Amino acid sequence: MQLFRDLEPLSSEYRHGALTIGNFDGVHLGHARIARQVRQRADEVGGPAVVFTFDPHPVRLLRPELAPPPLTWTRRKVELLGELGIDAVIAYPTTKDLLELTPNEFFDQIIVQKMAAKAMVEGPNFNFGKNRAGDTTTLAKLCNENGMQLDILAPFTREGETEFVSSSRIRKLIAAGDVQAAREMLTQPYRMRGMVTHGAGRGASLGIPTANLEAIDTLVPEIGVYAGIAHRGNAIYAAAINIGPNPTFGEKARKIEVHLIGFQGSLYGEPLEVSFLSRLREVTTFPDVDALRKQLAIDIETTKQKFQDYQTKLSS
Ligand SMILES: Cc1cc2nc3c(=O)[nH]c(=O)nc-3n(C[C@H](O)[C@H](O)[C@H](O)COP(=O)(O)O)c2cc1C
Ligand SMILES: Nc1ncnc2c1ncn2[C@@H]1O[C@H](COP(=O)(O)OP(=O)(O)O)[C@@H](O)[C@H]1O
Repeated sequence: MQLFRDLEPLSSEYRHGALTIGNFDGVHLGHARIARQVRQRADEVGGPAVVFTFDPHPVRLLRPELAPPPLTWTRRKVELLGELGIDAVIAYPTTKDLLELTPNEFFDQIIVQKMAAKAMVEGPNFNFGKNRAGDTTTLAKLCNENGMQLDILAPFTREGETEFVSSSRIRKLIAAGDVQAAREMLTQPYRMRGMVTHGAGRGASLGIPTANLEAIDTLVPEIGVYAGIAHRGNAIYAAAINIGPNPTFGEKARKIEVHLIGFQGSLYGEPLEVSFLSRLREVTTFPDVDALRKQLAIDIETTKQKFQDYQTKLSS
């Protein structure tokens, strides 16, 4: 899997392939279906399977006040799309000039000249070019004129549901703490990353050290206690996560704390990634430290169980 940040020029290995353009935030089940179709069309035309995405999302440039926090950072998106069979992601720097291109100009300059795409795959709500003026009808006409194949896939809806799977729907679930429902719509559990910083130094004396995460660049789930997975390089640990204040100690600031079950050592200054499996409970004010410690022991046991269930499900 390759990540490109420009097209100047795109090596021929990544031209003449099947292409999809989109944000792919979160990489959910709808995105997975598009990616699989791109893979199939790429094989048919004997070229690469390529995703073109704007980085940052155009809304961040045009209407920053409306831009929701993203679900995935670019490298993570690349990993997830790679697992779906995509060969290259172009995370193209969004500029005002680029957003000024009309649909015809965008199609001609980027899709035809730079990428030489032979096939395209999109969802029904695809828009492109200045003011999002181009839609799937415009795209169909342009693909047809250029001898390119085009698939417009129906929006992906899960069995028994009417509302289709979307990044904004998943964002709402995570913001409300329902990481489990979000997980069921994503290709992998929701993941965040941060840098481990110093906290109040109480964790170790409680017998439960917690890595405090800062510099989070994606959406943070609702305040609460969660079961999840910590990813430290290639190693993974079941992780009990606290998002919120420490009311038992009168601390009001929201912190993101991760206890890596079975880990010993220092994590200070390191990057750490955390995936969310399920929400366990609300953050509570305990009458004393002993009561908190007892609850933490229960949280850790529940977390181990959720982690094991997840591993079992993965391997079945
Ligand atoms: C899984 C988990 C659940 C927690 N739940 C609570 C809670 O409900 N109430 C609370 O006051 N603190 C809770 N804590 C936070 C502890 O108070 C905190 O880890 C401790 O004060 C250490 O803070 P420090 O890292 O700044 O030293 C929880 C911590 C973890 C890891
Ligand atoms: N199993 C573990 N989970 C999380 N952090 C751990 C673990 N074992 C050791 N540590 C280290 O201990 C630190 C947390 O200890 P703690 O007493 O809670 O201090 P602080 O308040 O500075 O976070 C972490 O940042 C990490 O470097």
